[in-house]
Amino acid sequence: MRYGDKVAVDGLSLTVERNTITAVLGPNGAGKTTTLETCEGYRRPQEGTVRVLGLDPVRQRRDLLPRIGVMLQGGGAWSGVRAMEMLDHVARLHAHPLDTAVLAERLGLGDCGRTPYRRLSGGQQQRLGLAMAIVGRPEIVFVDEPTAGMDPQARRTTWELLDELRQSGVTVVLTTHYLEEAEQLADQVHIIDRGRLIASGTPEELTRGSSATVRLVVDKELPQAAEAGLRASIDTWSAEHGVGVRSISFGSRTLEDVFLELTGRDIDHG
Ligand SMILES: Nc1ncnc2c1ncn2[C@@H]1O[C@H](COP(=O)(O)OP(=O)(O)OP(=O)(O)O)[C@@H](O)[C@H]1O
Repeated sequence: MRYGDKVAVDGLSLTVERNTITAVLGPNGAGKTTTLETCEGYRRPQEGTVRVLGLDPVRQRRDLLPRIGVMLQGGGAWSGVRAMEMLDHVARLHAHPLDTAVLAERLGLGDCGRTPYRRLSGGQQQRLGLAMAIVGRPEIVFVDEPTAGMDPQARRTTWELLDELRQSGVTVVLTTHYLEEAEQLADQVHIIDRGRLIASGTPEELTRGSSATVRLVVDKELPQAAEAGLRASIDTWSAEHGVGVRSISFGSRTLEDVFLELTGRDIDHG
């Protein structure tokens, strides 16, 4: 996918299994939104092929649209419309929508149903966007940065909801630049950077390495002398067992470490 001379998505090839959550992970500008918009039929790729549920998202858009749900990054609601009006409107466009009152309550939108869209907080707008994406009982839902701007509580609720969707047979494709989100939620993670796919796998596969990390948690702050003693004990133990200790680290290998290793950059400071 190119915008003028700018290559936004470059030879990206990936497949999504049904009934799974797939995370497309990458820093700002990596090409995540462009990838989703291509799957949703909003953009026609200059090269390559895209199939969603076996259909061409541009040429067979009419057949595809009723079967997919889309949560756009920009919200997708009119600024003056009340939250529940918007959700009810979208529900009426579908043949067998979910109960909007139940869905709104589940997403914590019960108290702001009469609030105009532009007056909703960022997190509420996100949750309304998610409700609009799933109200039509889609087979596959594309969600762009579903928890951007949400507080931790709302983020957790959204993760639970996405997990429930998967359990009920919905396929979820989400973009995120939150490593924790991909790690917690996704069955498959595709890491993209500068429009290219740089790694794919389950969170476990991606964080598994040739080295092991031993994490030691102690119940009080260590005085400096104790730390030196601990290091000396580890040296003795490692010499006895023929194990080379590369570093002593306080934490497990995360997707953040993987991203750093692959790109040499921090995901939040791309
Ligand atoms: N309409 C457009 N015109 C020109 N360039 C664009 C357009 N949309 C995106 N781009 C560029 O294409 C690249 C990929 O953008 P894209 O929005 O797909 O990335 P992203 O990974 O979704 O980023 P973010 O996390 O910030 O949403 C970026 O360099 C961006 O500046």
